Amino acid sequence: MAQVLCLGVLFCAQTHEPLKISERTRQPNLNVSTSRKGRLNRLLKPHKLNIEVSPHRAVSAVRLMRIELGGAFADLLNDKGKGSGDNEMAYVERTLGFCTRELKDQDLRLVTDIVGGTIRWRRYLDHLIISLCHDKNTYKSLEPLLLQILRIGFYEIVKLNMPPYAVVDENVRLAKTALRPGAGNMVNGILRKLVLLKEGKSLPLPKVEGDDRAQARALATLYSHPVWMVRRWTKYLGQEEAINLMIWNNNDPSFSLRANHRRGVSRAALVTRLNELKVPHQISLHLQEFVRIKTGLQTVIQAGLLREGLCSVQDESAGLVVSVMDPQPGESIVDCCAAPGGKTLYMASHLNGQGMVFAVDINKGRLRILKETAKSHHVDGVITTIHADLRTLVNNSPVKSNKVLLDAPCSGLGVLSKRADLRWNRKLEDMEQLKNLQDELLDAASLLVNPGGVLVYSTCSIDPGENDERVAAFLLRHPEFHIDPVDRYVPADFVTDNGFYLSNPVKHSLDGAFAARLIRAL
Ligand SMILES: C[S@@+](CC[C@H](N)C(=O)[O-])C[C@H]1O[C@@H](n2cnc3c(N)ncnc32)[C@H](O)[C@@H]1O
Repeated sequence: MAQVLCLGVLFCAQTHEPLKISERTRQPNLNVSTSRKGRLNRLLKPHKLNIEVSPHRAVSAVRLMRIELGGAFADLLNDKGKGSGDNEMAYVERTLGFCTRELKDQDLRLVTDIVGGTIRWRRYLDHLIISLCHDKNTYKSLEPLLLQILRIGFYEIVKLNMPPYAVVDENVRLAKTALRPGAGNMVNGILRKLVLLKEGKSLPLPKVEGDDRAQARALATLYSHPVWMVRRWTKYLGQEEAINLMIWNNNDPSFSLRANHRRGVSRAALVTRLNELKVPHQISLHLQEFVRIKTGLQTVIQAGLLREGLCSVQDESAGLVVSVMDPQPGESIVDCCAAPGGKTLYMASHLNGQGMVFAVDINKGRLRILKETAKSHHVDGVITTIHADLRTLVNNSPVKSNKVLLDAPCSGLGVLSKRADLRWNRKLEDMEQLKNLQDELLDAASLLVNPGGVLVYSTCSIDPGENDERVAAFLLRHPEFHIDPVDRYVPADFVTDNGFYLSNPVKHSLDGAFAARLIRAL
């Protein structure tokens, strides 16, 4: 322990109401109480207010454009549940040239559904849009906002089964107001064609037939995933399992909350709070601090439970990786790729104030988030952050630990239901680069393990190339390590034939995650 404590010194550780409108499109009443700077600025500046355009569609269209152009994440929520931006409506005004009325809670839920769903179903929706345009060139020449409006309309009609003619009218109005009358006419024509085809049960969808490639292309469209993922999963899992996985990825994600007992919050207390907030929940079958919720995350966020550190959003699949680590009071643990800190914080809570988790990460910003969260979780006394590239850090380090976690950067193929946009951002080429990085990080992490000590390698991927194959390649390079089967640490249902931990989204209704326990010979 003393040796590991040196690590921090050696490597410069950083110790530890809706607006009142007098007349349509005129300036809103300024007697609106608001604490948010963005909203206040908007009120003080002259602006155009349009109350005919539905706010959730305007916000969804703008958010979708920002996500596609790289300016926002599909899954980030602030404590008002209003997305990653400080003021959603300010983006709308800047992008569209007008704002709408403020979003109500039900609008916010619609924005979340529409943005997440439209992103997930993008390939499927675009296939229908292309089929209903005159030709592919018309589709290719669609301006970004018009394309997003069409995608929203298609998604609302085909996947949300919303009343079709209301959807047509609303999206036509948005296109006319935000773009020009001609754009509205185009949206009208295409959406009406779609409504007729849907009513006649004759949507132009591909058939799964022909050779492997053709079948993969058809499945990729029908279940809206990149072709390379379909081919990879068909190879590893078979077609039926691959389809089930894609269905899982396209469903609304569920979340788990971990009660923070370091803040004196037991799971029973968290359950009482969720009952008060009327958030439906289920007790975790596998981990005693965890509770699952399918809906109501925004309510939890708005109630301040996360901000106050009373609980965290953490998937049980990640909690089970910590079970594989089996952290005990008094231990010194090195967490090699720690930020933003989900596992560090959970491990730290197991230490009961005795011991230390050295949290290493190359990303300073994410490490800062870890430090701040550690404070609100009351575990900052047992966490030391180290901003470093693990690969160079270990070159200078003669120190070792008995427990080292490498939660490696990975494709995230196990968490696609939560990360709606990730499937479109990941490329096949990334897999090779990630595997090389994982090998380098495994080699580096192994240098920190004491004889007899344990190295846990984990990912949030279900891809054998990033999991079993990385461990097998590591063991060939490092015969001084051997596998310690994880059956003593996680339920038998999660243990693979090789003795590794694997959560399977379809089988366990959790994110996909992997962990291997490797012991260094004495
Ligand atoms: C999967 S995330 C870790 C998630 C974290 N363990 C948790 O539970 O919240 C991988 C992390 O590895 C970090 N990383 C990538 N390359 C690294 C390197 N060479 N050295 C240290 N950290 C690195 C990234 O910055 C990222 O935060």
